[in-house]
Amino acid sequence: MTILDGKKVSNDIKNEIKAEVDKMKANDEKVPHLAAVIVGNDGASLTYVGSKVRACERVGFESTMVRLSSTTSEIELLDKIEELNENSDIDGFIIQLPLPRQINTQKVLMAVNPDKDVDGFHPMNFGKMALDMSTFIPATPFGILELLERYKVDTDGKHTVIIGRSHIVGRPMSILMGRKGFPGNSTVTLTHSHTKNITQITSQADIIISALGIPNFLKAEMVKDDAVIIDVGITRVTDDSDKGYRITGDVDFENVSKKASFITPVPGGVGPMTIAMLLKNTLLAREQHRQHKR
Ligand SMILES: NC(=O)C1=CN([C@@H]2O[C@H](COP(=O)(O)OP(=O)(O)OC[C@H]3O[C@@H](n4cnc5c(N)ncnc54)[C@H](OP(=O)(O)O)[C@@H]3O)[C@@H](O)[C@H]2O)C=CC1
Ligand SMILES: Nc1nc(=O)c2c([nH]1)NC[C@@H]1CN(c3ccc(C(=O)N[C@@H](CCC(=O)O)C(=O)O)cc3)C=[N+]21
Repeated sequence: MTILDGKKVSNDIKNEIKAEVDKMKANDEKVPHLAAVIVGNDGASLTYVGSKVRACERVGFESTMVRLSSTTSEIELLDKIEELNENSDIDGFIIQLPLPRQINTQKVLMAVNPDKDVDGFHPMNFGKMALDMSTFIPATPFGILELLERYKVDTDGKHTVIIGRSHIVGRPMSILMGRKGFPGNSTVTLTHSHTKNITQITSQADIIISALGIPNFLKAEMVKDDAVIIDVGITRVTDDSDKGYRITGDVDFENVSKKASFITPVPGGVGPMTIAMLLKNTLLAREQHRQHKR
């Protein structure tokens, strides 16, 4: 069994990005600038955005965190997005999800300039992804592809079962694993809360990508020998540590890892990869931005 070490691979990627940024600096070029908008005071969301900002510092990017109150109206958020769209210093930005109830998420995501949409959530970019056109690939799915690629996990002709159909993980993952090429060429089954006999489906999977957010959902009995297990889930459970919580994935790691050929841990698996790939998309946005200005 091999652990897919997202912590290590994400550090490698950050070092590669830092080397690019160092070159930019040596040539007196502008470095990439990422902005993150966060609405409200959700603890987990603030932690993620905090890690994104720290990761920017680590690779030499500029970063801006825009904090708006939980009572922000849709119009106020749309105004902020317009400002970020027009600010030529900003190469890319993300709107941290979920948004408060009074705000229509789809409307907000459509307001982001597709050229700055480093999350890849704008319908234009999502459509391009589905049509194999070059675009920003959502960071979590992108991170999973990168992990599979760097560990040379064979996906060709394999049966990939995805659990969860969210717009940010499950749905794009189902498209990407079925695309031509590597990592892809999989036969994909997308499952969700209406799926019947899920154990019967997961038991036939060569690759399982679990993105639902229920601790210990995926148990050893649901997995065949030598399966590849990707655990996207992140759930905070309270404990008596200093932080007062620990995070756990969707997979019963202790037992499933005994059967798996490859498996991602939580923490230290998909989470750090997500952040590294957001940086990668921001670097890409900077390069495209520079070329368009010439
Ligand atoms: N590591 C990382 O970088 C990231 C981690 N996450 C984590 O991944 C998890 C999923 O998040 P997200 O993708 O946003 O998904 P959502 O929370 O939006 O959706 C969960 C999905 O799971 C499905 N589901 C719920 N219960 C079951 C069940 N019993 N059987 C099968 N499917 C079920 C739902 O089905 P239905 O559609 O029918 O409701 C839905 O499609 C969370 O823990 C989140 O914190 C998310 C993003 C990035
Ligand atoms: N617009 C938008 N884009 C996102 O990419 C996005 C989002 N909204 N909303 C929430 C989800 C969640 N997400 C995570 C990113 C990193 C870790 C991560 O770094 N996890 C660490 C541990 C973190 C901890 O200790 O809490 C790990 O797994 O090792 C987790 C989850 C991005 N998301």
